[in-house]
Amino acid sequence: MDDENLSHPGASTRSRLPQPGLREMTSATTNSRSGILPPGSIANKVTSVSPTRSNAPNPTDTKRSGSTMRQPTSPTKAHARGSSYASSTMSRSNSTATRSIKGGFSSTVGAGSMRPASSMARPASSIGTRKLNSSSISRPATSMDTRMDDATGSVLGKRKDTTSSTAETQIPSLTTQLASVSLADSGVPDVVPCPLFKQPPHGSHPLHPNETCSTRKQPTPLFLTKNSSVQVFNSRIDTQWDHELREKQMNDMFETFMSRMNQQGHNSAGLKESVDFYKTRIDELEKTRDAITESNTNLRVEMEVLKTQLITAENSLKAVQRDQEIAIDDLEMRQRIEMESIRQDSKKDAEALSARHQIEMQELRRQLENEIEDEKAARVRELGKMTSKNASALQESEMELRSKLREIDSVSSLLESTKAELDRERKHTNDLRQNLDTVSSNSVTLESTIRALKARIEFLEGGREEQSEAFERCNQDMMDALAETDAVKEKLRREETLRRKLHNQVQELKGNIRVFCRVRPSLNSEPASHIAAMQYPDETEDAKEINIMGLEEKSSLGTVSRKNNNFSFDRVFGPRTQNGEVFDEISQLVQSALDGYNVCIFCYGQTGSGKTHTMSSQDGMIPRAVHQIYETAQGLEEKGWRYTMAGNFVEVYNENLNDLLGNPDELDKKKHEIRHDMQRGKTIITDITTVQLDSPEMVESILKNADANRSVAATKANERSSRSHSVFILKLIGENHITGERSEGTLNLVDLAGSERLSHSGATGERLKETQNINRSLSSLGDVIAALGQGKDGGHIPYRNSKLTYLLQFSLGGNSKTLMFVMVSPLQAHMSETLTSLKFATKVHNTHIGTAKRQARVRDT
Ligand SMILES: Nc1ncnc2c1ncn2[C@@H]1O[C@H](COP(=O)(O)OP(=O)(O)OP(=O)(O)O)[C@@H](O)[C@H]1O
Repeated sequence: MDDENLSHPGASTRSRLPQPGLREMTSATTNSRSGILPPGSIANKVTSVSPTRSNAPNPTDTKRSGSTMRQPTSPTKAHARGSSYASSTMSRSNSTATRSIKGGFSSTVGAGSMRPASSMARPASSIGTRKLNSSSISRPATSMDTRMDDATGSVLGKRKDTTSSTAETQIPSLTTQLASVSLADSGVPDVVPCPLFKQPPHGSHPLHPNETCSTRKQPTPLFLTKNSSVQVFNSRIDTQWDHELREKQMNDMFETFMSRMNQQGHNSAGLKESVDFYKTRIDELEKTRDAITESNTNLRVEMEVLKTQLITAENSLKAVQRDQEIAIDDLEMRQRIEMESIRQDSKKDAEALSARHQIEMQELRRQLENEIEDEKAARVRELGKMTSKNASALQESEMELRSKLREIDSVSSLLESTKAELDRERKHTNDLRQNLDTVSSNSVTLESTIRALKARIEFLEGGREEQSEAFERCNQDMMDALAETDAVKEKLRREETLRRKLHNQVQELKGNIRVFCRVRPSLNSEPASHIAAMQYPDETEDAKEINIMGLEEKSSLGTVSRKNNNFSFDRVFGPRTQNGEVFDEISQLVQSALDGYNVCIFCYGQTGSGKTHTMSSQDGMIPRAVHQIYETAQGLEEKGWRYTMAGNFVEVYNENLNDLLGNPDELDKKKHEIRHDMQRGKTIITDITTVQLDSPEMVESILKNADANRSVAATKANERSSRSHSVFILKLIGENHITGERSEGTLNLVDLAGSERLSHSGATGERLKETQNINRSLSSLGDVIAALGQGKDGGHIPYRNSKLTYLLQFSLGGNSKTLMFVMVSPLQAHMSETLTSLKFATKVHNTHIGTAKRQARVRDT
């Protein structure tokens, strides 16, 4: 063999290929896929073998190949072993080949014996090359994938079919392939020693005598084919005939051929083993298929059983359902019957009950009717009695009313007579004064007379008797004059007491709560167009009415009209009224305070309506009252009265009491408490500055101080005077050293905070607090007055609802005289607030407060 053949890639490829084939087979044992693969791939490879690959390996090559491959160690390497059998079974093949030779050359080289030998060689190469072609491997994998994807019985069946069909088709295909392989493919060398071919074929060079077949390279290989080899042989016989040489050559050739045949035999044995192996695999696969078929059948049977069970279960379920439906129907039927019977029973019961109820009702109705009749009769009797009683009570009331009217008439007449008497008394007093003057002048005269008499005594020392008589007469005259003076003084005191009594009677008749209305004039800064129309219908007479004219309104008919708001009070002061005139009206109340009454005068009205001007301006009520008190007190001194006056000026701000005469820095900080002495009817404020008013000028300084304090506070909280109530408290204590009488009166002059309707909306913080407190205290004042107006003895008066009413507890109500000034701004813009104020004042005006009591007592001596 030449080196070229030894190094032929085909040989080495073949020797290597069983390894992948082994792997394939290994996987085939675990994966039935491999049972299908090899035959198909072999078939493919056999058909795809190129004629150029016909340089089959020589025996040496085959041996080499076999030596490299004979390591089959396990049944899983059966494929590799199959190809290695070519060498391992060499001796057996030889015997087979020998047997074939004995059958004659023609039979040996004939189609029947030659074909298997060459065919046997093919699978070895086919197996070797098959592994190079990856596509041949992938096909079974695809078919296996298909099998693996479908694990159902049908797929299994399909697989089985495929397997069996593949196995069936592969074997004949292999046989066919083996049969169709040419001798050239079986590995017959290209160079053939040609003792028989002394004569070259037609067109070739004749063989040189020294030239051997082995040394001569034929331009084209001579193939001993079925059709051509005998012709060539015959032709060569004709041209060259040398028996010995030919025999030798023939023997050589025969030996060569035999070795080739042996080789082919080996290959054939390998192939047979492969076939056996595949058959075994097919058997295994068939067994597997049978097992699968069996399991499939079992599964089908199971499925059938399950289906049957399912159908049975469904049937039983249906039966149960049917039974249940029947049971439900029965139950419903029974329930309906029961319901019907219950309904019937209950209907009967209800009928019986209603019948019983009706009887009971009738009985009850009868009873009730009887009772009602009895009650009615009793009530009628009672009503008769009540009517008669009422008639008598009415009669009595009428009589009482008449007597009261008579009393009033008599009081009026008494008042008139008292007034007349007062006038007479005044006149008498004047007379007495004149008498007193006369007596005084008489006494002066008497004194001069005494002096004259003394001189005369001196002169008449000689005539003593005469002188002493004259002296006695003079003395008697003097004593008479003094007695007369005492009598006149006593009468004067009695008259003063009577005057007080009459004065307070007059005040009481005027009412213990009076309301004055005052309209302030328009200011220079206020144009006339801004001034509301107001009328004073009885200005020249009683001056008690005020008519607030509304804005002009045009009706749909075109008539212009104005809404009139008429109000009537104890006195109405128009804008032209001066403080002096106003004070004249209240001076009587100041006198009452001196006489021992609690008097409260307060100004109520919106901001800018003139409260402060009326109350505490320089000629306001406070200074005038104090002046009047001084004058009166001085006048009363000669009647035995000595008065002490103490003043406090406080402010109620945010329900806190502030001392307006104290330290301004302590405003809103220092706490003052109000305490009431219920027995003595006195109010005490703790830690308050009390100023003894020794002179009228003191009042002015007090007012200045208070104003200064308030203005200091006003820098902290805006418009302080409008947002707080100020109360000037004047305590008047009078003692009559002659009669021993003592009186304690209080005059409260109150300037209230602005009464304008204060809305909580929009107000926040301090402003909201102020607003709430002002609203609360003003409504409390109204509540107290309303409660006082109800006049129930011992009825609850809500003084404690605000600091202001609590402070004025003893100056509002039964033991006091109250005067309210309702202040009116003339501005049209303030009209709404003006009307609200006037309505409030009307309520107060309609309130009747009980008789005031004088706090006077006779001093214990
Ligand atoms: N009768 C009057 N004659 C002349 N001027 C008056 C009269 N009444 C009030 N005024 C003037 O009107 C203005 C507002 O009056 P005043 O300050 O007394 O109102 P007020 O209601 O007390 O206000 P506030 O409550 O804010 O203190 C003042 O300038 C005052 O001088």
